Amino acid sequence: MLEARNLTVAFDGRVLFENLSLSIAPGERVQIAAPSGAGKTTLCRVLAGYLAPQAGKVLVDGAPLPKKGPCPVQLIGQHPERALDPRLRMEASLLEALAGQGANAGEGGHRGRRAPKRSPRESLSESSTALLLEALGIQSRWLARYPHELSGGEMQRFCIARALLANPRYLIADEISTMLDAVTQAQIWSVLLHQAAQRDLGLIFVSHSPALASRLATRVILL
Ligand SMILES: Nc1ncnc2c1ncn2[C@@H]1O[C@H](COP(=O)(O)OP(=O)(O)OP(=O)(O)O)[C@@H](O)[C@H]1O
Repeated sequence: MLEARNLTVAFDGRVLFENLSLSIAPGERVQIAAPSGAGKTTLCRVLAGYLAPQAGKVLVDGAPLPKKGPCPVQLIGQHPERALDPRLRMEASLLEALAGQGANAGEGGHRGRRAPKRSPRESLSESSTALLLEALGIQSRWLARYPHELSGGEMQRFCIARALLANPRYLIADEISTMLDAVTQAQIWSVLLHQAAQRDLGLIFVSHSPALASRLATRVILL
């Protein structure tokens, strides 16, 4: 169970939420809904351990999020260009997530870390990983590129792959498909739904698309 207990977050004296508690079970697909500026992204960042709340805590099965190593709550955000290390080729970026080096591989997990010294290149061709990359439409020729040599949608596919390769228990998707065309959006969400079901992941998502939300959500949390 992913639990937020009595969270309080304020910026510049403005309280975004106070004493907010929620829990999400494995297998649930929960939409976080609120007007623009109400704090959806902030809540996602707190749940994934990126932002410490002024009060309250985030627990997975009763334990705080680990300070080191892969985080069981992976966040994929709306800005893949901010999440990927510009110094790493995409192959190294994926290997880093596979090696469990990313505290949070999906969103900005690169901070302060280096590429793995020895690349277990073959691990990317392991069948489950290769199938995941293929399902996400990641082309093998992209692996040698740096993030700036990819489109936003292509980068986002890598962010999703990284988050899943980090083997999360909970996946947070914060408006991840706004920059994608309808066909790519459908492809990516079908992969995410399949992976979530297969791994019994808890999925938390923010979307401004009512059609997507009604298709995905098993529950809605109104902030
Ligand atoms: N680091 C920060 N410092 C100061 N204010 C911040 C910070 N991060 C977010 N805010 C403010 O907190 C509020 C909530 O921001 P947040 O991005 O969480 O909203 P949101 O609900 O995701 O909005 P949107 O739907 O527009 O993406 C906004 O008013 C924003 O300006």
